[in-house]
Amino acid sequence: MNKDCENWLLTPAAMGRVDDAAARSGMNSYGLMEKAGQAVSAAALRLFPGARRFVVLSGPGNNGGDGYVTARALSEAGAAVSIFRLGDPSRLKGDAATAFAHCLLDGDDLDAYQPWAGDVVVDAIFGAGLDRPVPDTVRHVIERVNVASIPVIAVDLPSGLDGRTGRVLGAAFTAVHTVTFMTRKPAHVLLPGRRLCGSVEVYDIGVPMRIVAGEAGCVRVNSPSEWQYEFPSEGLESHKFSRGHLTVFSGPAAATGAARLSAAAGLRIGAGLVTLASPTAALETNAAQLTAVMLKAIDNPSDLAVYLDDPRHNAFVIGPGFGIGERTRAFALALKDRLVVLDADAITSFRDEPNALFNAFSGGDFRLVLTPHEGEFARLFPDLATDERQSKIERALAAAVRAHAVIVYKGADTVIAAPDGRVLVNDNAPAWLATAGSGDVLAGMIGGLLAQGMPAFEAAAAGVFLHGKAGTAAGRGLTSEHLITSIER
Ligand SMILES: NC(=O)C1=CN([C@@H]2O[C@H](COP(=O)(O)OP(=O)(O)OC[C@H]3O[C@@H](n4cnc5c(N)ncnc54)[C@H](O)[C@@H]3O)[C@@H](O)[C@H]2O)[C@@H](O)CC1
Ligand SMILES: Nc1ncnc2c1ncn2[C@@H]1O[C@H](COP(=O)(O)OP(=O)(O)O)[C@@H](O)[C@H]1O
Ligand SMILES: [K+]
Repeated sequence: MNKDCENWLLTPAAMGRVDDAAARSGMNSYGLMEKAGQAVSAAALRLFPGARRFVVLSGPGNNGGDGYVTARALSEAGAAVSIFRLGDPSRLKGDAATAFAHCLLDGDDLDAYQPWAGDVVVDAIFGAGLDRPVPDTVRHVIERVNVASIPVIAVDLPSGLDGRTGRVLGAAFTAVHTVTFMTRKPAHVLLPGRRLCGSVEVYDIGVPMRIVAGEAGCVRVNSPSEWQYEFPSEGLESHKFSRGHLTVFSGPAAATGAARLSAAAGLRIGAGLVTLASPTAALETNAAQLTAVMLKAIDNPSDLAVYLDDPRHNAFVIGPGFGIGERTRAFALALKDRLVVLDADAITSFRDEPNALFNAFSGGDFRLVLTPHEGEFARLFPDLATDERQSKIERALAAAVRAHAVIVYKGADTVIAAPDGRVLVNDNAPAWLATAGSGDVLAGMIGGLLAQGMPAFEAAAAGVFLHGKAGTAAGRGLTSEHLITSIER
């Protein structure tokens, strides 16, 4: 994959504009299709050298055109190939018509395809141009291929997948491998799309990078190159105060564990000092289980006001195990001039008056990071959560703008969005992070990075990435305690 565009995510519409601009620039657009088909053929031969037959399913647009090139290339390589078509091939247009004309193999209607053992399907029915639920003929062939457990290689996208949202339109193939062109699309990383794509290969078919860059926008896959230039590094002259002071609020005596997980994670990611601010009634419980993390009694807003008189207390995590209600709202609003990660109960506390929160943190640099999972997102942004037309990327971005905050919209496909339009989609989190307390660890990691002076968007992105990396290092069966000790900066 070309290094420049390794992390870029282009919507199908943007990629369509790239295609048009490439053609207008005088490039031979059929040459691009030829390279695309050759790449798919090479992948098929590499992955399935023992296939008894490659079955190319070709659709009515350019994705189908890629299919005809693939079929010709596979046949020229000596493989057995059958073609099944959706639509009348005499109605193909442009490059797809050229690809069809160059492919001298006979074909049959899609309906006629009956899977045989040893088949490998090359799915070139629909790609970027799918704009409505797949027709019944396609749904039935998907069902037959699934029942027969025939492996599928998808061209650009598994047919049935909406490239912009990652959602299934009616039915979709489940591919073992997907070959896409120039950059990944949102559906390759958003669920359920990511699961349906299998491994994803991005092939450079030769569109000039300046043309792709012109449409690239600010939506990318999360990786260290997106934030490492802001990552805190300790030098010879660092001391603990120069590495920031994170404060995490503990819940009542029966609910202290979540905050301790956040605090320990904040320390592990490098904050110089971490204080657990605890109700007096929970001091003993917390003291019995803390060592490097410090402890401070804070019971009410006036205690907090005194604590905030010290400007070195620069970053805060509030929410894990803290309780829902008026006291939580008062504490959160009192932090409006500091760097804050607002998680769990603190998010839920604002379900009836989200604007009170959003207004408090408006103006100035982004200093609020909200870390909702799906349920919490729906409490703060009910209209966005139920808007089926929008992708998770679009919803996170709209939420960030509305809240004047960096949004970490969690899940297996966590999306990080800033009000200025930057969006990162995370794809390195293992499924075993779905365990009690792992979100508390994430909140503490982001808080620890904020304390060290990392800007909010980069801190959130680095926290999410390193959380996924720690989860992978910890391995299956991780507990949140183990996750913390697996954090590597
Ligand atoms: N730079 C690139 O990205 C390149 C893209 N190419 C290919 O071009 C594809 C995009 O081509 P197109 O824009 O022609 O789109 P597609 O080939 O994905 O499909 C478009 C056709 O399908 C029809 N259609 C859409 N949804 C339907 C539904 N539910 N039921 C029935 N018919 C439906 C449309 O009316 C149109 O005729 C990409 O996915 C890729 O495979 C390649 O040819 C090489 C260059
Ligand atoms: N299936 C999954 N694959 C990868 N990461 C996941 C998965 N499920 C949850 N996670 C991650 O684990 C964390 C869980 O956070 P959260 O739901 O707040 O849990 P808790 O409240 O128990 O701390 C989030 O960072 C989320 O992105
Ligand atoms: K396809």
